[in-house]
Amino acid sequence: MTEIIDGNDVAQDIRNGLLDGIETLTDAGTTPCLATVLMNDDPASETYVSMKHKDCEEVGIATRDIELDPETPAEELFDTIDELNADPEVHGILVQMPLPDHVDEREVLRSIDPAKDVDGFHPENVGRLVAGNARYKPCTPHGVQKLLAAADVETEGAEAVVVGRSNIVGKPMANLLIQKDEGGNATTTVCHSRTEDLAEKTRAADIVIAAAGVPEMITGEMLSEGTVVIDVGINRVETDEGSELVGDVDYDSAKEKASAITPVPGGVGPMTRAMLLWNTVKSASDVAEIDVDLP
Ligand SMILES: Nc1nc2c(c(=O)[nH]1)N[C@@H](CN(C=O)c1ccc(C(=O)N[C@@H](CCC(=O)O)C(=O)O)cc1)CN2
Repeated sequence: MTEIIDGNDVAQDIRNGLLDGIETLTDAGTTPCLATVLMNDDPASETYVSMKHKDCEEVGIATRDIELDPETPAEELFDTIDELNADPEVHGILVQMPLPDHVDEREVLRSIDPAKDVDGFHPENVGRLVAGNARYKPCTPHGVQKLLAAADVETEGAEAVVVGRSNIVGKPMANLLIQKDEGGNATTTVCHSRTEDLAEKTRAADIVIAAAGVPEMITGEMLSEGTVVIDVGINRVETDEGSELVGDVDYDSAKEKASAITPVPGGVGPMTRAMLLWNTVKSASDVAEIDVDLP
């Protein structure tokens, strides 16, 4: 029987687990606060940002909601980030990706105060993660670790295959899987568009994490019986019945082989949002110098 790992349930548990900490911090005068900056008119990005605000509201995290027209000169975005960096009431800053072509993404990530970089994308935070001393684990890979733990999947000694090498998911995911920590200690292979025989690698895996951004590319015949399959892909595709969300995994055929699998939607996506709240509470707790339990 294949276990369907329900990301909405696990994300709800994470949000519930943050409540006491948020209350403690708020009572002590430090209400955790997340600022989002949206500078594109992609409807999916608008949905993700509004869901993040709704999640914050549910648990008592304050928010700032900044929307900039995609044509806005880059300088204005940097001024906005500078203001948020300097604002003592803001603990987390998230600039929603992607950014318009005229804005240099790397420069934007570098301009965010690393202590408020709740995405974990600033080079200082990337370096700390790689060195095994993470301040903020990037939300999607951290969420995948929590999903694996919730499904009692042992990573230690497992053969893990990450398909995709993005800075947001593939690379940090692989780094977390090789750390000498809980949720790590996996023998990890990173595959990508130049990997010669992808199916050979995925068939040898105990855990496959699909994050290539290619709709339904991982099929059941690329998996061995009993593999744990985590689908990070969120692709909107057109069908005869209209548009629908599909992952990077061909769910129906993969489910036949997997011992556990995440659906799309309702798998990794809600965890990305939950771990953003987690990082925001961590940031507020660091600022207030009050230790709170994080789930
Ligand atoms: N600054 C960032 N930008 C982006 C990130 C990120 O981590 N930081 N990741 C992705 C998108 N993303 C976060 O913003 C994200 C994607 C999907 C979901 C989600 O909840 N998905 C739902 C379905 C939602 C829907 O109905 O469309 C699900 O999978 O169930 C949350 C966040 C790129 N940009």
